[in-house]
Amino acid sequence: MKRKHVSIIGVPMDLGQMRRGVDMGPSAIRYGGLQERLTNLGWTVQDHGDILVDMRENAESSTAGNLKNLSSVVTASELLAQKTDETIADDSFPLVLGGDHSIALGTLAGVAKKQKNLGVIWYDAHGDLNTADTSPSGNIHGMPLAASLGFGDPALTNIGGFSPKIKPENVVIIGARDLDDGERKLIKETGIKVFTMHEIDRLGMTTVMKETIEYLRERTEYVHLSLDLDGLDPTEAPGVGTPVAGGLSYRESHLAMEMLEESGIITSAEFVEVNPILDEKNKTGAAAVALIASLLGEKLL
Ligand SMILES: NC(=[NH2+])NCCC[C@H](N)C(=O)O
Ligand SMILES: [Mn+2]
Ligand SMILES: [Mn+2]
Repeated sequence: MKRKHVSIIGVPMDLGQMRRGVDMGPSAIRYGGLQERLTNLGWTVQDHGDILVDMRENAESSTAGNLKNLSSVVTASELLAQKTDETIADDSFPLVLGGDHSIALGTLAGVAKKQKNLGVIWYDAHGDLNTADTSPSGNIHGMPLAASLGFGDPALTNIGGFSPKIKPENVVIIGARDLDDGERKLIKETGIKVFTMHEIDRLGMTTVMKETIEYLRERTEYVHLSLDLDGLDPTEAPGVGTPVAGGLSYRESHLAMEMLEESGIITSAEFVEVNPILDEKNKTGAAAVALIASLLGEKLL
């Protein structure tokens, strides 16, 4: 990593989906010993606390069309965008803790404001490439990658006051195994690079990460990692709201983080969808902490 300072930003967001409890994700990750772990790696860590997110009771009236809790998600995203932008201006590494994956709207708005031609690694069982027109659920956590690419409702695509945040050729999705019809169509139309579980099984994680790193290095200067814990197999990360069988193992995920660290390409990151209510003794929160540590330089030996 290029930076020595890391800024932790919590986003207790649960309005992008319907399962309660994912708003406690940032706490679960903090309780898992994140700050100490990073301090031991030589980082100076500043915890900026949590972004203000509206209470669900207030937010529920704000649904527009097929976009649940739209105005409250937008408000929190704007706050997060501003905070992330400030972190980058301070030359600190933004580490955003979710919260559901709708928070990527704000993170990417903040990161892409100065970092033009941003690359993104989307580590996830899902594509999160729906728009209001294609979403089977109306849940905004299934839409942030599409919105960041400029597809969907202007209320989502224009967060931070500009669109798009990223280009399709700068995106790599890793771990996909549950894609909706509209998402498949968008992937085919835009040519986004996707390593589904099929390619990962065939090639192995080492090759997948090598190709991902080479691909992004050729195209971009900055790379954001957006890691949804449901990219991991539910047996190893049970505390997520939309689990999908047949996922990435704990070790494969560590290997991915270790290779990213070695490459030095990652310049910001977020870890999302940890839901302590659905978890088993903070197993998923602890996995998030361990993966963050690997991404930021922790070694086995
Ligand atoms: N970030 C997530 N866990 N997204 C799950 C999305 C599930 C489904 N594709 C939807 O649009 O509702
Ligand atoms: Mn997911
Ligand atoms: Mn996701």
